[in-house]
Amino acid sequence: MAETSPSASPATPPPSEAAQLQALRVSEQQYRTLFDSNPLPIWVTDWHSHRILAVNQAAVSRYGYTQAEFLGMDLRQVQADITASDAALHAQPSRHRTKDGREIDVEISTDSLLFNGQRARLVQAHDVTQHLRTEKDLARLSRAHSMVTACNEALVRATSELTLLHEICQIAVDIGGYRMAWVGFAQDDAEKTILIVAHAGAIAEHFTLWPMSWSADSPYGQGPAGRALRSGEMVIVPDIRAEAIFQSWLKEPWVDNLRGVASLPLRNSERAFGLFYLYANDTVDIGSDEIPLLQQLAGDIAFGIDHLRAQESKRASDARIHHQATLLDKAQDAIVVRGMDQRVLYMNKSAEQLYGWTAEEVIGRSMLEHVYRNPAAVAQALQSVLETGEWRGELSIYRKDNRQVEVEVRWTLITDAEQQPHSILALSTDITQRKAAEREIQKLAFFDPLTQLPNRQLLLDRLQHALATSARSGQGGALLFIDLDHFKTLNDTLGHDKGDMLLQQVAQRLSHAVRSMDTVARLGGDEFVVMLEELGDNPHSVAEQAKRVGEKILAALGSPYKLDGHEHQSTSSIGIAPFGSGLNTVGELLKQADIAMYQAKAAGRNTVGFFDPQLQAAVTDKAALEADLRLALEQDELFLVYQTQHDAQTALTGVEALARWKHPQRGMVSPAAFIPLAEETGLILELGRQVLLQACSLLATWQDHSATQHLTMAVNVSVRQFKHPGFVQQIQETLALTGAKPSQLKLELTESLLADDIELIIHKMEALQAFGVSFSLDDFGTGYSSLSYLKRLPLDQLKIDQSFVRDVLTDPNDAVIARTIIGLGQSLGLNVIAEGVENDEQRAFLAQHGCAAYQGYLFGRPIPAEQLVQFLSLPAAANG
Ligand SMILES: Nc1nc2c(ncn2[C@@H]2O[C@H](COP(=O)(O)O[C@H]3[C@@H](O)[C@H](n4cnc5c(=O)[nH]c(N)nc54)O[C@@H]3COP(=O)(O)O)[C@@H](O)[C@H]2O)c(=O)[nH]1
Repeated sequence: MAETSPSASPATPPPSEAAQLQALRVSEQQYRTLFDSNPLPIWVTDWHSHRILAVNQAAVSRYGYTQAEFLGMDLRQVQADITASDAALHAQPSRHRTKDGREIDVEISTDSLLFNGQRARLVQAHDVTQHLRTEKDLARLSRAHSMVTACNEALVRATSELTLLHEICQIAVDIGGYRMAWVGFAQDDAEKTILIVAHAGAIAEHFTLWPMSWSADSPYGQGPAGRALRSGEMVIVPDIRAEAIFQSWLKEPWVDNLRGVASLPLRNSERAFGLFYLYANDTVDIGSDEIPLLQQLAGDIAFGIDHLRAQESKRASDARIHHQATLLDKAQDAIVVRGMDQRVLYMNKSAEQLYGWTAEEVIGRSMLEHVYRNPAAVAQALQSVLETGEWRGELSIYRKDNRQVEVEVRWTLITDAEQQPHSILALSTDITQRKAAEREIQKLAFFDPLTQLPNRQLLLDRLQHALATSARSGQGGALLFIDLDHFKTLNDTLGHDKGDMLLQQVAQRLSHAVRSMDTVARLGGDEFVVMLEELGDNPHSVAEQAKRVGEKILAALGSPYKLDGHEHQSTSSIGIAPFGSGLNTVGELLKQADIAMYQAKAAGRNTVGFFDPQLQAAVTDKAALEADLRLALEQDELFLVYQTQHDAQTALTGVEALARWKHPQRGMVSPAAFIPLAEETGLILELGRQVLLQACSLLATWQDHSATQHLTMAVNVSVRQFKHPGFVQQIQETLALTGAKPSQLKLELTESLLADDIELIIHKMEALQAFGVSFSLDDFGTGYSSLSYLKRLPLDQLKIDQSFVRDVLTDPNDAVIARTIIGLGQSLGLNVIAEGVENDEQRAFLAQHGCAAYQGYLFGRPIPAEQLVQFLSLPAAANG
């Protein structure tokens, strides 16, 4: 078979032909044996056609063809790629296909030889499949290692999730040698889609448009991606061409040269939330040693994502906290966050201002014992926070400088993710000013500004409460109504300043005279009330104790006062209304005490009087009379009577108009009853208006008659009426309306009018005087008229009160007073008229002392307008 043969020795005789043939046969046999026993497949092929001329046993057993089959083939037929060129036959390395289709990698060595005389090739195939595979595996493993390392480096450097994922995909392609890589996340939408967020490598763009799902029910969820996400396990598809699920996809024009797939789930503690998906060109034959690497990589990527997300969330939360902290610092409320051990965790700027401590000073420490000094209240508040999650209230806190501040507080319990108490958020608002304002308002609303005693409102509240308590406990009490005697006189004579001083001292003495549990209140003016509680359950003993306190008060208020250097003596009258029966209302009780006080006054002042039910009846009657008077004024039930006035020669000079009220049931009601009532209730304004109108109407009728046109009409004007701001205008309008002559109208004012605001009174009188109206000072001598005032008043007449006239003949005092008034009138240039002159003796006495005008029963009683008309001999119509 071999072209070369051993050379013959010249010394040895040439062998015989048979021997030579035999030797050749043996040699050929030996070569054949050598050829067949060679463990490497060997072929002898025709130099040109590659037809197989000889084949050894190793080729037969390795390639699966029989020797006979081989001898009918040419060597190109064992090429894996039968279309390859002839040159490829001897390429290094090369790939052969066995009869059963297996491909093997071979290294070819060739040699030329003469075979049966023709030029041939000796082709020897060295199977390197395993060697190459090992090499490839090692290379892939090395690439996988490099990829994992590079990925880990990227993970360490990473600051952004998306950048990291892109980088990892790129590493998988560039270093890992994969054709394409992507990272996608499982969406929790209805379709359970997989969203590709990063990718690298060829055709990735197309891939992102391919629908994918991790739903077991979706046709798009059946691939390696969906399966890996659902199972949480890595899915390897060695060759996608062998998988039915890929068949339609493989038809896409952009899917080229893809073979193996590795779908690596990215897991966190809860679930597989994403995928790292790798495509290889060739079949991915992931070795058992590579799987842990890829799994580790997937784990690292998942961890990296988690970590970055946590960082991002922390960054966001830090930013939020920073933002919130900035906002909190801007908040006006003081905000402090305390841990459950009460150590301060956070404090905003307002809190620093409120507490006087800086955050630095208190963070990590407990402020409670410094700030709140009422441990019981704090413990209660904390208990409430723990039980209900919140506590609101008002507390006093102490600042670092020990200054006390009142705050409105809201504590809220903050719980952690496990709903366990974590901290307490304390919001505090400084309400010191508001509280002070509230106290001031409270004081103004419930306390008398002059004496600082409770006012009427507060007294009524307390009395209401006391009555309710007394009704429950059976313990009686008493209300003491205290009125200073002649306080008005002090006010008028020494002035309001001194009056105020007296009231303040009275308030102090009253407060000292009673127990701290009792209430001392000022109702207004010189009226005070003391409310005594818990005096016992026996009405007699209650009354006795109340009387004792009343007498103590009388004594306390009776000792001299020092009023700015001026010594003043004052007494008081006290009315006592006991309570405890549970029947009285607050209003009734106060009225009873008031009545009792009036009783005490009536009894001569400086005394204590108990409430008398008869007096209450009088009060009730008074209220009924007031209602009737109101009605009477509405229904014009009031009318005028006229009493004549005369000069020294008894000639008629005018009349005084006097109001009369004929009540349908009561009959004639005395002016002495209804005039003071009208004054007290304000009804005098309407009454005065009606009187003035009637009187002026009559007066107007006199102008046309010579017998009457000189006569004056005297009209009584009450204090309240005169003081009314519209009084001057009312007079002017009435005169204008009726047509009466101002010069014939004489307004009778009472002395009490002059008690205060004298300047205004003078001003008003002057205004009316300028208008032509004249004035008479009524009831002169009964009140207090300062001479200096009298001189300034634009008066025309003084009227001696009938009380002096009545006993002028029998009472020397009255006689002196009458004479003095007459003398005073003369010295002031004023006309003096005496009223209540009932007999000639009185008139004579008065005349003797210079009185030149009279009014009284001696001349005539007050008569209705009709009679006056007759008396004046006027036509009947002239009756006003
Ligand atoms: N503001 C107003 N006051 C009025 C008005 N009408 C009356 N009054 C005042 O009521 C008081 C009581 O008045 P009256 O009962 O009318 O008594 C007057 C006379 O009737 C009475 N008088 C007159 N002469 C005698 C007499 O000789 N003896 C005697 N016992 N009484 C007599 O004197 C009263 C006169 O009052 P006056 O001159 O005004 O002082 C009384 O104060 C009236 O002022 C009214 O419309 N408005």
